[in-house]
Amino acid sequence: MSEKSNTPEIKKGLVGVYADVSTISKVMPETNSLTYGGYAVQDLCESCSFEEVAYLLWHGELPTAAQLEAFRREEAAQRAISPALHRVIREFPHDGHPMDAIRTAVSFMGLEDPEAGDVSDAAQRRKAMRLLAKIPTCIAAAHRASKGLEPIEPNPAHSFGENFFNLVFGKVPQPEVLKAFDVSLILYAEHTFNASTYTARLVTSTGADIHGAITAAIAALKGPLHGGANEAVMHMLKEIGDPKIAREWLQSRFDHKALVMGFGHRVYKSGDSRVPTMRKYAEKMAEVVGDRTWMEISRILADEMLTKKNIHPNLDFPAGPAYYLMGFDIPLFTPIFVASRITGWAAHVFEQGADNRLIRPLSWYTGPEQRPVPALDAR
Ligand SMILES: CC(=O)SCCNC(=O)CCNC(=O)[C@H](O)C(C)(C)COP(=O)(O)OP(=O)(O)OC[C@H]1O[C@@H](n2cnc3c(N)ncnc32)[C@H](O)[C@@H]1OP(=O)(O)O
Ligand SMILES: O=C([O-])CC(=O)C(=O)O
Repeated sequence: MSEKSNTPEIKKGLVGVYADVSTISKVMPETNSLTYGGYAVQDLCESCSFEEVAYLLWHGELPTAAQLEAFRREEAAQRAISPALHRVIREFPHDGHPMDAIRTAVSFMGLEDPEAGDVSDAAQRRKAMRLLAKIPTCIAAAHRASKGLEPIEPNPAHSFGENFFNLVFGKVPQPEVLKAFDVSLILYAEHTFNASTYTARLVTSTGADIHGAITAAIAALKGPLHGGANEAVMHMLKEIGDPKIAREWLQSRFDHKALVMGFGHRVYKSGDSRVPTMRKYAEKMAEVVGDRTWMEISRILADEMLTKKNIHPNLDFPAGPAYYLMGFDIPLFTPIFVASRITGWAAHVFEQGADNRLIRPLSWYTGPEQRPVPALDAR
């Protein structure tokens, strides 16, 4: 309490508040590092597939070869979506944002789920696997429908990454592109109590099921201050268009005190642990495509932001151009984040469910004092 006003200390934006314990991942801003289950994320990127990391997040340990094989088989077997959901997706407004489409599709899958209403840990885990498997099918079907194209059937022989490309484009790219995509999925998979993950935990804390938690998490991720920034970054790079005018463009943002998308972070203040790895793979994509424009503009913006504002890029900054160079349309960037972050969100749903207490903070009232209700004709 402050003595003067009696007002308790308000932690606006919950800045610096530890809301619970967690064993899933650890962000260490003092060393710009991040671990999942104790493993450095950059090591996981170099040594593991996205499926291995998904298993780690859900089980706390990396899988053995047999466990990985079983996990892969289970995910691959559940990729198909119902004819009813295909019909619903075809009816979506074609100019809607794919994040709204995937949010609605996940909500619809909650209605259809064979274990709807069962929030036991075992049921939540089976539902999470169904979501992991089906989300790419929904994203790609909605995307293709918006372009007047028929959906592509998932191929169970494909890895998670191969499947995503095949569902969107009808083909699987060269190994360098697949590796860069897999790395992006690993980097996006989990990040402690960020806004969307905390949303999922909050919904779970009421006893609601995982489809509700993930629907709400997708809504939170869409915002431009959170996951939506990867799309905003690419719009910004395209608006600049030419490295020669990048400095001048940035100065005009400073003059207008405007946000520069893909920069800043609530927890990391001296560099996002994931940026060097994602940048390395974005550079590889620029080499593969033979176009360094976006990486060159990015380099100038990052240098200027650091020199003039002491603000570092976050993961969305290199991920945006990486996805663009892989050939994805910009509105698919945040849905790709969903296809990855479902793993982290689900891990937090399991953890919250295992030791639950309803999340319900307090608000300090600053509105009018109590007063009588005037009659309608007296207002
Ligand atoms: C995967 C992810 O979700 S990563 C985040 C993706 N989001 C973005 O890239 C959007 C742009 N960034 C931002 O809006 C912010 O940096 C956030 C939302 C990520 C973090 O916000 P906060 O922790 O509240 O940072 P805060 O607002 O306190 O920033 C400190 C100062 O840096 C400035 N700042 C922070 N980020 C930026 C930015 N991207 N561009 C310009 N100035 C910025 C703020 O204006 C503030 O300045 P002030 O002290 O003069 O008011
Ligand atoms: O941690 C955050 O606040 C945002 C973020 O980087 C993420 O969710 O990956």
